Amino acid sequence: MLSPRISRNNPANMLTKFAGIAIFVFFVLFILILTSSERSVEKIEKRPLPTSNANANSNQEVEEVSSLVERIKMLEDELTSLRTRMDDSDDRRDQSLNAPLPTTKSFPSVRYRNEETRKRILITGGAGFVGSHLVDKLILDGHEVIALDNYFTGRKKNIEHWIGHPNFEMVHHDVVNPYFVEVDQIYHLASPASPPHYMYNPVKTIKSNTLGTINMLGLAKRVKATVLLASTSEVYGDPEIHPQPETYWGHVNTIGPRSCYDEGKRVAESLMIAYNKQENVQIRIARIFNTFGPRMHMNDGRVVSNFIIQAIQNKPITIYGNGTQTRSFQYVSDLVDGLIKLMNSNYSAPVNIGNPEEHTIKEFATIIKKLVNGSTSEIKNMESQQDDPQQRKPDISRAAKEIGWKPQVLMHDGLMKTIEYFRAEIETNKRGGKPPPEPVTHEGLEK
Ligand SMILES: O=c1ccn([C@@H]2O[C@H](COP(=O)(O)OP(=O)(O)O[C@H]3OC[C@@H](O)[C@H](O)[C@H]3O)[C@@H](O)[C@H]2O)c(=O)[nH]1
Repeated sequence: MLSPRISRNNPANMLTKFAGIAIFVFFVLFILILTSSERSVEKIEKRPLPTSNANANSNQEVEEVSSLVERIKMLEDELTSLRTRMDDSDDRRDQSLNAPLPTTKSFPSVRYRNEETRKRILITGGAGFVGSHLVDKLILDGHEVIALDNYFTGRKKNIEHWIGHPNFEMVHHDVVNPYFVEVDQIYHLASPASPPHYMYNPVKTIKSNTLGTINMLGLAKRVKATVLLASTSEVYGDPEIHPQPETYWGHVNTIGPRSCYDEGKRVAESLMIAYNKQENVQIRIARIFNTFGPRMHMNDGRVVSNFIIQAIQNKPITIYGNGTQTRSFQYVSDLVDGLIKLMNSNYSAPVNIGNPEEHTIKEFATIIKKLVNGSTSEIKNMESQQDDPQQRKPDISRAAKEIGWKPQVLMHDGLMKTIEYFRAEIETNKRGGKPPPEPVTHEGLEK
């Protein structure tokens, strides 16, 4: 289905609009003729019958009547010309509807698959950072993809290169409401993932992860699809075990500012297990660790985009707290490979997908500053964030054993590609006369 904006620009629709305007003008003119002829008849009827005394005025009256008749004639001519124009426009519209669609857009060549190996795949959050990379990979691999997004954090820009491709459909839809479609697989990614974004509307975050997951599981049950949940390392909360294996139950503050996301995802996992047990729905659970790469939003607010944007613009690099907290960052293409491998495995228990290369945030700030060649940014400590996990690193032995996956891209190489992406984005912004991007902080988004 095309996006509403694109269908509004369709030449057929513009012609329909023109025909509508013409009909309206036609109607107004018709009323005008009616009223003016009625008025003239009334005028004539109300006048006293000409007497011998009135002979002097009779010539004038005859003139008036004939001028009115002339006006009516003129209006009739205009009406005929309008009718002809409307007929022409109808013809042109019919022609344009029958004409072949313009073929100016070219697409990357995609693998050919026959009916047996080609799958129909639904991706919720398909216009988002991770979702759009998954769309690319699956279409290139010859599958049919339907992407759903409510555009809260997703952007049409991320998937516009596929719009019009016969194997792709973009649907504006919020997973909080049910959605029905015949598919073989569902990647359920829809949810804001950056802390300032998911904290912005905590109720909505909970709804997306609970109602959204119920809706996708209901759909999977009905059409017998396999459903993969994009869960998160945040289910481990502020972990007391390091690195974190899937067997760790986690340490989450149920009433803290992160709970809308952490608990939302934990309930989503519970729902997956329940539908699997009770309804025999085929499920996959990916616990995704910190991920970065091109197409992260400039206002994403997570550490990678914030630090890179700050370093490129020589603005202070903002560390929340003392920077001793750790994270392990994976490049987006590794994550996408992991998700596809997991989906196509037979493994239904949770699997960590992340890169175990661990750094303190302080180290990470220095790395970014060095990679953004020539950056003169100072490194600045800010107030720490409540419940910020102090250490995080995935144990990925299960992923290696069960789905044969491990990350391939070095953090350094991924960062170089991401820096290049943000440089280009900032440049485009500048050319478009937009103000320089301000990395989003928790407080910033609240305001
Ligand atoms: O400008 C910043 C942004 C972030 N940080 C710090 O950098 C660390 C990482 O923060 P991010 O916001 O990138 O992401 P978090 O690790 O807190 O949460 C993420 O976890 C895994 C995923 O599921 C989600 O993408 C997200 O919730 C935190 O300690 C944070 O306080 C800064 O020091 N400065």
